[in-house]
Amino acid sequence: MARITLRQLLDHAAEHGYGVPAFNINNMEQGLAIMEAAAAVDAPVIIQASRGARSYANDIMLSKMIEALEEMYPEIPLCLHQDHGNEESTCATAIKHGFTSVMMDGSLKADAKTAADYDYNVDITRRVVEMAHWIGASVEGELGVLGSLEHGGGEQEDGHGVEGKVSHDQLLTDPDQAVDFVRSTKVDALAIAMGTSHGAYKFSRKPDGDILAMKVVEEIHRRLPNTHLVMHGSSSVPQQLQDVFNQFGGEMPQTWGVPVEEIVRGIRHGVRKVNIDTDCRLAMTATFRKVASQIKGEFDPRKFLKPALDAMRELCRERFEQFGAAGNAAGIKVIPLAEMAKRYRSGSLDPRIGDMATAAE
Ligand SMILES: O=C(CO)COP(=O)(O)O
Ligand SMILES: O=C[C@H](O)COP(=O)(O)O
Ligand SMILES: [Zn+2]
Ligand SMILES: [Zn+2]
Repeated sequence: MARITLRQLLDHAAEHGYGVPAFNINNMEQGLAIMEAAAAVDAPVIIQASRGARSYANDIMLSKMIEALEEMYPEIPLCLHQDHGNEESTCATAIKHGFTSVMMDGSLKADAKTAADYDYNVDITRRVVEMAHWIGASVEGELGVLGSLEHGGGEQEDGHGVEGKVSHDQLLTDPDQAVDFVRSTKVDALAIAMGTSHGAYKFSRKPDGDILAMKVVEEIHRRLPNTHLVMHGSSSVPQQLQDVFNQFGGEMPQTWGVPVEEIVRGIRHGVRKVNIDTDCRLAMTATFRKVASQIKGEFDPRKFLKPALDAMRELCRERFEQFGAAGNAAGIKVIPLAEMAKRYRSGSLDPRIGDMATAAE
């Protein structure tokens, strides 16, 4: 069995200079697609479940499914992560169901719609970190608000995200504040805002530095070279998938996602976890459309789900390879939660904030 914490996995990724895609799941086919891809290229895995996924699939179903995947692929280190935890209880119940990592997204209030102030974020994140570290689980925090630098709007596409307009400043993580945030909360990973948003409609043109501020990633990495950075909203929304979706009756207006080369640039500057949901959704639903339109009499769901699984597996395999995660599973020996807890207690996993941060303050 190879249930790994986010912290151990990202420490390995940092040491070896790669990034790990974190794929969202809601059902069995998505879980199988990710694990088949990982096994094909020997990549460690982060599977994440949103609050929506947990209520869609039910916590019991989800946790048994992950146990099954673990048993089927014992050689693949598997981190189960809570995506966008909104309050303490979401994180606590996730850990109870076998999640080895949680995101406490204190950039928003518990309603997941209202931008929170800095003190609220530090306070709630620090409390979740204390609780999680007692048992060895990892915590990702978020500083800055996800949303579009093109129109200043938050993102409500998947029902999660700030409502209304927010200032340009709020949409870009402040590097000085990032140093203070990591020091004050002791998070294991830090999600930052640099112009990405969730869903398919991120950019109305191929993004340049004005609307996708990779410079912010570089600046934060310069101040916090030992902190694992997380990019949310990092689907690339491949043109080829948009084309299949539209060719078979879909109506997706032309859109642009985060180019893979920009993510790879981020990985060179401390990005270790890359969140991808939309691309997996699109790979599957474009396939559903294709089957439905090509074989009009088909009514066996497996005839839709199997090719959809295949399409998602190919997408995942590509990302494992592009981010450099491929080939790294075999080199990881999983540290049990209890041992991680001991290390937290000893202080040996405290954030290492170096001279660069102090010099810049
Ligand atoms: O950030 C994400 C989940 O937390 C997913 O982002 P995408 O919508 O770009 O796939
Ligand atoms: O928020 C990020 C993911 O895309 C999850 O979306 P969801 O809340 O619709 O499951
Ligand atoms: Zn979202
Ligand atoms: Zn996200």
